[in-house]
Amino acid sequence: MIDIEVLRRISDTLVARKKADPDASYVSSLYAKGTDEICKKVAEEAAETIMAAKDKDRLHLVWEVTDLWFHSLVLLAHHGLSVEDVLAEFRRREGVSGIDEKKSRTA
Ligand SMILES: N=c1c2ncn([C@@H]3O[C@H](COP(=O)(O)OP(=O)(O)OP(=O)(O)O)[C@@H](O)[C@H]3O)c2ncn1[C@@H]1O[C@H](COP(=O)(O)O)[C@@H](O)[C@H]1O
Repeated sequence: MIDIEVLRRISDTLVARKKADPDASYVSSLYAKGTDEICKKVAEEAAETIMAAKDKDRLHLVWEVTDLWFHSLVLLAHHGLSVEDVLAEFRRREGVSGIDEKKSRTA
């Protein structure tokens, strides 16, 4: 069984950091910088993920994907969303083949 509780705990922390001091909290400092800067971090982490994959460095790939997920969660929280919203979307898509879904777009 995959432990997704850790994602829920981080989500709670991200909400709590909305009231934190940006000098004492990395997350709060990102909120203070705003959407453009948070998006820049997401893009950086996506690029670093690609580089780790191309280097075939498995441990580094896990670090970078963790950074990417983390900064994506910060972006969601900054917009009043959370991992729960993403999990709900996964549930909605569950069992729908990507190939069938793509075909249905043009039908
Ligand atoms: N999971 C994380 C997490 N993952 C990565 N990071 C930080 O993300 C930052 C950016 O990573 P980079 O690799 O880009 O580091 P960098 O090159 O030094 O950054 P730049 O100078 O380029 O901006 C680093 O400072 C990491 O420490 C995280 N910071 C916080 N968390 C979680 O968020 C919680 C709240 O954090 P604070 O708000 O800082 O208390 C923590 O308790 C953790 O659970």
